[in-house]
Amino acid sequence: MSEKILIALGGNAILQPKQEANYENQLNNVHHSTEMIAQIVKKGHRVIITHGNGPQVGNILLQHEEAKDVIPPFPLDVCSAESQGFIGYMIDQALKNTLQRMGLKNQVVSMLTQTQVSKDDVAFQNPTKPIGVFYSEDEAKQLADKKNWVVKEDAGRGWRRVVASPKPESILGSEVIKTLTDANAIVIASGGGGIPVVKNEDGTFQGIEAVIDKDRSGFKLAAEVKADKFMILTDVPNAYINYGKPNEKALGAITLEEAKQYIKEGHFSAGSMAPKMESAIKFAEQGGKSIICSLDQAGLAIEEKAGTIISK
Ligand SMILES: Nc1ncnc2c1ncn2[C@@H]1O[C@H](COP(=O)(O)OP(=O)(O)O)[C@@H](O)[C@H]1O
Ligand SMILES: NC(=O)OP(=O)(O)O
Repeated sequence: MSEKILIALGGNAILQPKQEANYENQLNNVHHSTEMIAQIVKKGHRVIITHGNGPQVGNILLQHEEAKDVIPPFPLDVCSAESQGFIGYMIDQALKNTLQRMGLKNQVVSMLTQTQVSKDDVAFQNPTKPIGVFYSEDEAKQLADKKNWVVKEDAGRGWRRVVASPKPESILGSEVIKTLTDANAIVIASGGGGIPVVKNEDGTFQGIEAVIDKDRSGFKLAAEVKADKFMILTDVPNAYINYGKPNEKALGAITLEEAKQYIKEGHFSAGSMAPKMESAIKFAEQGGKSIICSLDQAGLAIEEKAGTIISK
């Protein structure tokens, strides 16, 4: 049966923490990701792709800041647009090439997407979204003093700069994304959670400096395009309870109630697995099926033979 599937590609699918952030590495990783996505397209499903941008938007911001004596730096929402542009370009090109090699004729289009947030979101008072490269604790604290950054430890992987991450309220242009997907095009949209914008009282929009969580926006987009499945592809095969402990256990097919109970018990780290589980739960609450799995098991997980699967 052909289904409409929103695929959220994790940051690791584009750049792994220990890799140099050059263009070739990112393009190679994206090529591998598109091979996995093409397996799903080949099964006849309609696909919408969203992606992370944490490392990339942080690096772009740093490039702007480092060049400030020569060229005035751009605000963070514009850096987000830049990251969406270049990652969308890589995925679009890699996927077109992969589909062509496989003899598949789907059109691929990458849409620069804005996501509406509230300027009153409490997230603006408490930055939590890690961006850019990893530092040692000492380095990060020195940079925080020198450059007025907020830095935090990121899920046991090192220290990073953090920025505000407001909740997405709606994905601008999601009707067009739905129309294109329903016409069997593969749409890359809402990358990096979408460019954060706020709506003014007169109805106009303007950018705001933040980075939205792509899994939270992924849920919004999945709901707005009426997807059947919301698939979060990351670098672990499942969500786990007691993660990293001797009694760790991979979660397979679970109910909404079980998922909510595990969240309550604090099994998932903020800023990594917690937003994935929360977004997966919200989608399942609306009657859809959510899947969290590794990139390499995407083909199996779509047949419900791998990954963590949450449904009503
Ligand atoms: N309970 C958990 N189960 C699985 N992974 C977890 C859990 N808690 C934290 N994690 C971490 O979440 C990471 C995936 O989240 P993240 O790095 O944000 O992914 P991505 O960039 O692919 O979206 C895993 O590499 C793992 O270290
Ligand atoms: N915007 C966002 O959530 O990016 P990452 O998934 O790369 O952190």
